[in-house]
Amino acid sequence: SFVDKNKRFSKKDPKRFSKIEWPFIGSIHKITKIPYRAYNDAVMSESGDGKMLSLWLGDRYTIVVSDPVIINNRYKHESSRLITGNYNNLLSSDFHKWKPLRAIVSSAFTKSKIRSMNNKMEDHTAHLIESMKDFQKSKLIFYPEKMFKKYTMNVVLAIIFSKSLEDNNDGIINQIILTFNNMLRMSSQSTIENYVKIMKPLILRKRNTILLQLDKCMSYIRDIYNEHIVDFDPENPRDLFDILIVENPEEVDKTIRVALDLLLAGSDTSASIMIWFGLYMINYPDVQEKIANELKKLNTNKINLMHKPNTPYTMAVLKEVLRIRPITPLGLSRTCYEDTEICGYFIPKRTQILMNIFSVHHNPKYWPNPEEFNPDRFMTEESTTNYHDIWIPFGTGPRNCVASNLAIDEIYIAISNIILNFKLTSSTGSPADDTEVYGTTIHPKPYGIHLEQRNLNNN
Ligand code: HEM
Repeated sequence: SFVDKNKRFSKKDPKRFSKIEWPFIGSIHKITKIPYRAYNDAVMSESGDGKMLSLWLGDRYTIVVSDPVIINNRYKHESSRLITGNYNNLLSSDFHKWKPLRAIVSSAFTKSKIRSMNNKMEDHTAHLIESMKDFQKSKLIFYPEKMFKKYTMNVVLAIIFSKSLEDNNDGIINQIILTFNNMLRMSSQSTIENYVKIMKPLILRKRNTILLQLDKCMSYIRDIYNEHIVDFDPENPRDLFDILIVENPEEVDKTIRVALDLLLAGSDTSASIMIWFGLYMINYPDVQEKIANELKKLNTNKINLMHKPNTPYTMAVLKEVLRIRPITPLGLSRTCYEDTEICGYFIPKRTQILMNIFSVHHNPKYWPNPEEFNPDRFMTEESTTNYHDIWIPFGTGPRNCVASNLAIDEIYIAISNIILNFKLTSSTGSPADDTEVYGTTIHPKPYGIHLEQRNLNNN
């Protein structure tokens, strides 16, 4: 025991908490009533590196990580460096740049501030329902992708800088969508050039095209920035851009890149969940009718976010869609900035860490019959308290999705109004294929919906 506990695992073992580990007890005798302070003192001492400590708690070899840099960094590759102007953004910046930015953006996404943005969401939902009603008159097959993407893009544009796709006179928004698609393709986890060094020149080949497209998007957002500072009132921010300008007045480039981050991360993701929702509605008509009945009881012809607490089944269905098809199944890759050991596994520095959200959501230990679409699993009393660690569609920890509340709200308000107004059935008469197509996010194969307007007179 003495020999085992005092040998080194590698040259890069973390600093030891004690000079000598005793047989059987290790360093337990040195642990005070406030162990975290003892660890902190040791790691911050002159011989410590401020990051990690090792010790034996009895027979358990233990690593204490004290530096969030180790776990909160994103994995970097050449494509993301090019796209983000040397990681000068929120999505991929390093801890020290990321932390203050994240604080600003998180404060902008707090529930109270989002509440003031609810009107924008409700307006765009009303617009979506009207467009679907117009479309329904044509009796054509409804392919949801285009309208749902337009809706989520409009919500994000409104919330970030009070714009909408209707302002799209010069096609710049289409340019942004095209650039985003190219950026996502270029930085995807399955792009070989990002991982095989000798393939790096292939990135340089695509570099000029993408930088040119990116330049156009940046200059569009810079124009909006310039418009914003002319008539902006720091006491009454109109949108997220105003909040960023107040908090970050010196850093124009960074503000513009954060706006780009939010556009990139915020439109396709929510739209994909709405598309999956539509698919499960046509495949599970009983579930759809149960939602419709719950919504009818509200006695309204327009659902808003105040209705959310009274529609637990609708929320359970949304959670089940996010469980069974988490649209970013491997999250956004993180990286380990130091050699480390977690759960007994040695993890070398610079390892890319992929969080397999899909696998967590399909683990039969936590989710009986995980392949079965069953919203009732979120209707039990324990489901409201027990699912924090195992239901992680928005990632986990401090670097999780900054806009999860906003995303849930915008999806809820759209899907509940859709089911209140329409009965959705499969355009082919058979269930739609629910196997997923993987990019950075997962989508279903295109499927058609037959839209039938529901009778709201009995409301
Ligand atoms: C259903 C919709 C959405 C899902 C499932 C989703 C999921 C995720 C996931 C899994 C991550 C990585 C988290 C991690 O590393 O632990 C992430 C990060 C992020 N998401 Fe979302 N997201 C959604 C909607 C949105 C929206 C609407 C926005 C903005 C308007 C947004 C902005 C971001 C940003 C900026 C990050 C990076 C956060 C950081 O690095 O600090 N997301 N999202």
